[in-house]
Amino acid sequence: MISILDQYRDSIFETFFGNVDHCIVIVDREGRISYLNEGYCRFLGVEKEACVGKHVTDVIENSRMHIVAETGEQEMADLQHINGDYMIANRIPLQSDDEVVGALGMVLFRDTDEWKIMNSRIKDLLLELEAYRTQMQKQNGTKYSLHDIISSSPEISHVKEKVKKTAHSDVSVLLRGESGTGKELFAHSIHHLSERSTKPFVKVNCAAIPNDLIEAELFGYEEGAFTGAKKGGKRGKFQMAHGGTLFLDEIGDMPMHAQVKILRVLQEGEVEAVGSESTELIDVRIIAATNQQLEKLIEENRFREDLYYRINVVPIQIPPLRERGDDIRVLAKYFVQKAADRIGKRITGIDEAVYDVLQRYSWPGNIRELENTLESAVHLTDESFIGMDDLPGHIQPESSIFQEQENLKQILEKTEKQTIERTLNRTDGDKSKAAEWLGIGKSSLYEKIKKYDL
Ligand SMILES: Nc1ncnc2c1ncn2[C@@H]1O[C@H](COP(=O)(O)OP(=O)(O)OP(=O)(O)O)[C@@H](O)[C@H]1O
Repeated sequence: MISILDQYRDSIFETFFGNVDHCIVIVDREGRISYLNEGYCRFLGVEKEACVGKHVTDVIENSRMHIVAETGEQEMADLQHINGDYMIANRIPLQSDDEVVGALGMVLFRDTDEWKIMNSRIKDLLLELEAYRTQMQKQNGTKYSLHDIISSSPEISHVKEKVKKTAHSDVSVLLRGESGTGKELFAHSIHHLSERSTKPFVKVNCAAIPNDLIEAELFGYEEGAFTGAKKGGKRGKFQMAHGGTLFLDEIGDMPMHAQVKILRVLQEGEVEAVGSESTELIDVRIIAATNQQLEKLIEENRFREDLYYRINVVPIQIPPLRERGDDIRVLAKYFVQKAADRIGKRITGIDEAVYDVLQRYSWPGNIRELENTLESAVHLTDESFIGMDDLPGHIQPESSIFQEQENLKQILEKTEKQTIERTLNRTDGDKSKAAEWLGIGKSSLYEKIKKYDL
C-alpha cells in the first residue's frame, strides 16, 4: 500500500510548515536558503522567490543558521533580535546518513499582547543589563565581553566555546594571533566570564614601556628608589590587579630581566616593589597575548622557556581575518553602521561588489584594518551606500587601476609587482616564506624585488 506520506509528501510539508504559528527557514550546508514559510516572509516583508538561494545572513538579521549547518550542533531557545524585536529561535541540524546536510530554524513569533509585553520586558531587562555592564566597566577596567565580539564564522564560534570552558578557572591563558585579530577583546571577555569579574582587570603593554622602567611599572617602587621616583612611591600593575586579572599584552617584547622577576612572582605568589625590603602577597590570574613565535624567541634566548610553560597553560589561537571568510560580511555591516552612527550619516547598505573585493583582499592588518577601511569609506561616500570608489586604491581590484593605453607587458608587470608587494606584507617581509607562497625560487624573488625596487 502506498502511504499518503509517499504520495503527498510535498503537500503535507507545505500544509504543515505553511500553517504553523512559527517562522520556519531551511538552509543547506552552505547556509543558503532552501525554504522560507509564508509566516516568515510576511514578518520579514520579503518575497519567497527572491530569498531562495540567498545566503541566510543576507535575508535574516543575526541569523546563526549557517553555523548550525556547518557545526551540526543544535541551538535551542536562543534570543535573536530581528526587525527590532526579540524572538526565541530554535536551530536544528538536518542529517541524512549521519551527515549534516543543512539546518531547520523555527522562530517563535506570536503577534499577541502577551508576546508584546514579554518583548518589552526583555528590552527593559537588556537596558538594565547594559547599565550594569557600564557600571562594571568603570569599576574593573574591562570594556568588552563575548557579546561584543561580532562574528558569524565557525572558527570564532570554536574560540568562543573554548573561552567559555576555560574562563571560570584560574588557569593562565596565552592568546596568540596576528596583530588586529581581536586578542584584547578576548582577554576582556575571559575576565568578564571569570569568578574575578568584579575585581580589577589591568592591562600592561609590554612593548610600550621603556626597558629600564618595566620593573617599576610591574612591581611598583618605594619613595626614593631611584632618581625621578615619585614622592610616596607608586603601586605596580601586579598590586593593582590583586584579586583580578593581569593582561600582559605583547609579552614577546618583555625584556629578559623582567621575565625572571615575573616568573618568581607567579611561582611564589608575592611581589617586592623596587627599593622595598618587604614583600606583599599577590593573587592574580595571568592572560598574556602575543603575535610573535615565542618558540623561536626561546631558541634565540630572547624568551625564557620556564616562563613560556607557566603562561601557556591554555593556548588560544585567534585565526587571521583572511581565514574567517564568513566574518567579513557581518563585520563590514557592523563597522559601517558604527561609523555612520558616530558621524551622523545615513548609510543604507554596501554594494555587493564591495563585499566581493573585501572578501578577496588579504587583510594583513586584520580587523583593525577592516574597521579603518570602512570608517574612511563612510567619511568619503557622497551616497547613502558604500560603493567601490569609496575603498582605498590598494584594496580595489587591479583591473580598475589599469590605464587604458597600457600594453599587456606593462599590465603583467604591474600585477606581478602588486602581488609580490602584498605577499611580502602578509609575510611581514619574510622573503623565504613569500617565495614559498608565490611558488617561485628565492633567487627569482630577489631579482624581482630588485627589478621593482620593493
Ligand atoms: N570580532 C570583533 N568584533 C568587533 N570588533 C572587533 C572584533 N575583533 C577585533 N575588533 C576590533 O578591532 C580592533 C583590534 O582588536 P584588538 O586590539 O583586540 O586586536 P589585537 O589582536 O589585540 O591587536 P594587537 O596584537 O595589535 O594588540 C579593535 O578596535 C577591536 O575593537
